[in-house]
This record gives sequence, C-alpha cells and structure tokens, in this order.
Amino acid sequence: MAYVLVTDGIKEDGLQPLLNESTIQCDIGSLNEFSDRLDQYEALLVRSATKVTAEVLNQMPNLKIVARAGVGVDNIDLDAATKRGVIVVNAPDGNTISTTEHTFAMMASLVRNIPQGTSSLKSGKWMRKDYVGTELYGKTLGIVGMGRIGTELSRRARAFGMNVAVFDPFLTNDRAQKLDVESVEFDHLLDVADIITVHTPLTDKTRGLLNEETIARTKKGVFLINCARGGIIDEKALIPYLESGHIGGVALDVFESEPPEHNHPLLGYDQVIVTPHLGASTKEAQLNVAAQVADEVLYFLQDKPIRNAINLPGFSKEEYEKIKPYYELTRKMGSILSQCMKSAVNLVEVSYAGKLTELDTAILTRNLMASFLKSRLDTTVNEVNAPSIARERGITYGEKHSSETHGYSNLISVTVQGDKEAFSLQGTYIKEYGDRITQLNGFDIDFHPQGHLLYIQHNDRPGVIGNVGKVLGEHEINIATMQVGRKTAGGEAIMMLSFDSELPKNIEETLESVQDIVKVEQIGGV
Ligand SMILES: NC(=O)C1=CN([C@@H]2O[C@H](COP(=O)(O)OP(=O)(O)OC[C@H]3O[C@@H](n4cnc5c(N)ncnc54)[C@H](O)[C@@H]3O)[C@@H](O)[C@H]2O)C=CC1
Ligand SMILES: O=C(O)CCC(=O)C(=O)O
Repeated sequence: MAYVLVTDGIKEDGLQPLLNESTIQCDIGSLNEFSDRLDQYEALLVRSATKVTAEVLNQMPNLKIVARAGVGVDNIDLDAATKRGVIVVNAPDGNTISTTEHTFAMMASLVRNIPQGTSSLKSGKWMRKDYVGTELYGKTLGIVGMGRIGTELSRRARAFGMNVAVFDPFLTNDRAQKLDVESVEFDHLLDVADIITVHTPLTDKTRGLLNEETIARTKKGVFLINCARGGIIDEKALIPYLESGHIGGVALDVFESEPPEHNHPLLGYDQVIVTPHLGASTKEAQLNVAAQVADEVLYFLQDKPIRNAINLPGFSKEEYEKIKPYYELTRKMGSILSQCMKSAVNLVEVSYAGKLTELDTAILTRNLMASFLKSRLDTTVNEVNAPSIARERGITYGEKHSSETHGYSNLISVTVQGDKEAFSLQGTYIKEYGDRITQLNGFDIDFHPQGHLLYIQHNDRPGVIGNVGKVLGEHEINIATMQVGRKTAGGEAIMMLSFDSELPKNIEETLESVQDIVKVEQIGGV
C-alpha cells in the first residue's frame, strides 16, 4: 500500500485517479492533522498554503514526490527536496486560462474604476465624475514574461485593439512575430507602456523588477498589474508614486507576504485594487490542476514516466518510450563501473553515439550517475539528487554526442577517471538480444549484464581459464556464462563470468592467488 497525503483543499473531483486506486491510501487534511503519521507518506500533494520546508521533508523520510497543484513552487524548498532525492512536480498549464482571464479582468476593472464605483455606489453615493476611466483600445500593454500566461494575455489584448510590447529574454523574434507583439528591451517597455503587467516567476532577477528607479522611467499615469508573484513589483516603491499621482492605478492579486496585514499601506489607496490571490481560483482551473497532479503522482507510484518534474529534465511520453531500453542499460553500466573501479573517481565522461544522438540523453546520464554513486554511498541517490551528490563528492561529469558507433546502431561509452587509474565501458541495446556490454576497459567482449558477475584481469597464458574453473568447481560454484577478451596473444586479458546465485565473499582472494591472475572483482546486483 502506498500512502499519499493531500493538503490545501485540492479539489477532490480531480483526485479520482488516486482515490480509485486500491493500492493507494489517500489521506486528505493538513500536515498537522496527520503529524503522527508523516513518516509513512510517499507522496504529498499541496497548493500554496502548505510550506514544504527542509524541516517538513525531514519529518517525512519516506517521501518520494511532492506535487504542487498549480504553477509556482515557491512554497517548496526545492534545494532541500533535490538533495533528499524527492521529485517535485507541478501542474504547469491547468490554471493558465483562469489566471489570464483574472489578469484581464483586473486590467479592465483598473482602467474603468469598477471596484471603486461598486463600493462608492453601495455606500449610497453616485459619483460619476470621480470615476472617469481610460479605454484599452489603442493603448500599449507592456508584458514582462511571455510564458504561458503572458502569451494568452497578449492574444486577448490584441483582440481588444491594444498594442503589445513584451520583455522576455527567452522570447525569439520569430515567436514574437507569430504572436503579433513587439519584443523590446525592458527599458523600452518602461518608456512606451500605458499598462505594465508582470508574468514571470519570482527569482533573484525578477525580485523588485519594478522598483523606485524603474518606476521613475514609466509614463505618467501608468497602470501596474501583478497577478504573478508578490515582490516582482516592490510594494514600498509604489507609495511615493501613488502619492504624487505618477501611477494611475495598481492591481494586485499577489503580495510580498500573504495574506497582507490588514493595515498594509497599499490597501489604503483608492487607486489600488486587490484580490486575495484568486488568479487560479476557478472551478475549471482547480479541477485541471488537481487532475494533472493526481495523474503525475499515480504514474510515479506505478513507475510510469512523469512529465512535469521541476527538478528533473522533462520529456514527453513518446520520448520516454524511445529512451526506456537505454534506461536499464545505463543503470547497469553505472553499477558495473562503480564496482570495477573501486578507487576514488573525479571525472565521469559519457558519450552517446548512433540513434541515441537524436534523443535528450540528460536523464540517461543522471540515471547512470545515480547508479554509479548508489553503489558507493549509504544515502538515497536517484536521478534527482545525483548531480548535487556528485558535486558534493568532487566528481565532475559530462556527456557528449559522438559519431563513433563502432558498427552498432546505438552505443554508450563511459570512462571513469581517478587520480591513478581509469576504467571504461561500452554498451549497446539490441532489440533481439537486450542490453549488451561490448567493451570493457579496452577489451572487446560481448555479454548480457545480468545477475551475479565476476570480472577477472589476467595474463593470457595456457591453463588460466582451466584453473579458474577448477577453483570455482572446488567451491561448488556453477558458472552460467563465461566471456574472455584480450588485446594481443600472450598479453593482458579479461574474463567476465556470470552465476545464478551470489558468490562467497572471499572468492576474490582465492582466485587472486591463482598464477597469472592480476585482479578479481565481484559485481553484484546488476
Ligand atoms: N495569481 C495566481 O493565482 C497565479 C500565478 N501564477 C504565476 O504566474 C507566473 C507566470 O506563470 P506562467 O506563465 O505559467 O509561467 P511560465 O513559466 O510559462 O512563464 C514565465 C516566463 O517568464 C520569463 N522570465 C523569466 N525570467 C524573466 C526575467 N528576468 N525577465 C523577463 N521574463 C522572464 C520566462 O522566460 C517565461 O517565458 C508565475 O510566477 C506563476 O507562479 C500562475 C498561476 C496562477
Ligand atoms: O493554488 C493557487 O490557487 C495558487 C495558484 C498559483 O499561484 C500558481 O499556480 O502559481
């Protein structure tokens, strides 16, 4: 039974795939309500209220996946999760339309004083002169961040006859042209925009993007909107410009601290309109994001590919199908390398050739590294935390794509380098035969890496193979398969033997005492 905890009122209708699964027990409530059982959960589903801190992660030693029913993952300590090997997934597009529509509604309300008119009329006044608005038609909307929401917003703005100027360092000219928007530098956007709306994540680069200095560059009467993350517009910096009348109005759905204090200075200005982080609060969006994360968690628990991991390279289902056969091969190669090369390693180089060069191989390299490190360490290592663990241990690794296939349709070559020695391995996947190791430390060989293996380095002399068979026979060890390889007659040679069951611990020492045997390594668990 896998235990899953769902918090923050994630819409239950969307959770059906998880709730209907008999091998999963889903608890719905808060971390506090289930504090005595936190150690049992493998998956945690949250919106934004639950703060998944390093401390919470420590209380959940079995946790493998955190799923955020929404876009922003700023309530999750990503570094701590990654270090622990906990996968973090989100629901990237389930609330795009709702948040876009909310932003548009905020913009229309702001320029036409709708909230102010509403409360004034409800308080018994009829103040038509005070609430003269501004048309959107013909105005320039400055969009900072042209991702999913920025893009949807630009389409709606164009439909309203607005000009759209966009700043996003990752926006190509081609895409800008297709979307019929002008791609501009940030300073230019500040100069030309009548309304500025931000749609970036909150990062070190975007924190305080609109601050005292940058707001000073904006047009007099500018309207500012933040339906992304509190802090992208510096709240304090707005005050002098609201006082002076430089800013025409501000619409905020998000705040630096949520909820904002009831005496927050911005709440006192009539030109500031606010909503309590409602961007994604529609029936549709909440159903979408719940269903997206429920599917992801279910897939993960069933060992199927997940698509929206934040701390793993993403790939589609189709890509996963192509990568799957090599996944097992890289796992085995990492394990064999780690066990054959016992000394400290400071460099791992992975090269992919043939069909593999058409694929995104980053996940394979992570998998290989995880398997390599796992055999050496006592902590949880997986594709998520392998890069940070390698870094911590001073191991540099890299991958490249190469044209050297050595006649195979696909080939993975790995070299691990230490201070004094190096070890290399080549492997391929052949549909009819499965995964094969084709070269080991420069020796051509051909074996299926499976079960309990014994790697023997020896001198190519008559009788060595027979002596190995004799020693193993004396220990009643039955050899399943045996492969030999050599570079030159009479020179260095290797043997790779496989067995049906585990070997006695001391068998390496016994074999190393046989004449002409140089080195023996047991390779288990492949
Ligand atoms: N108010 C609400 O309830 C909701 C808020 N959000 C927030 O809205 C924001 C945008 O969401 P999406 O469009 O889905 O994200 P996205 O990831 O699709 O788009 C973000 C865009 O920002 C751009 N960007 C990153 N750094 C930048 C910088 N320094 N300057 C300019 N552009 C930069 C990226 O290139 C990307 O195109 C996020 O912060 C998200 O958390 C999302 C959903 C609901
Ligand atoms: O869960 C929510 O309502 C917040 C949505 C949000 O801010 C996001 O998806 O980034």
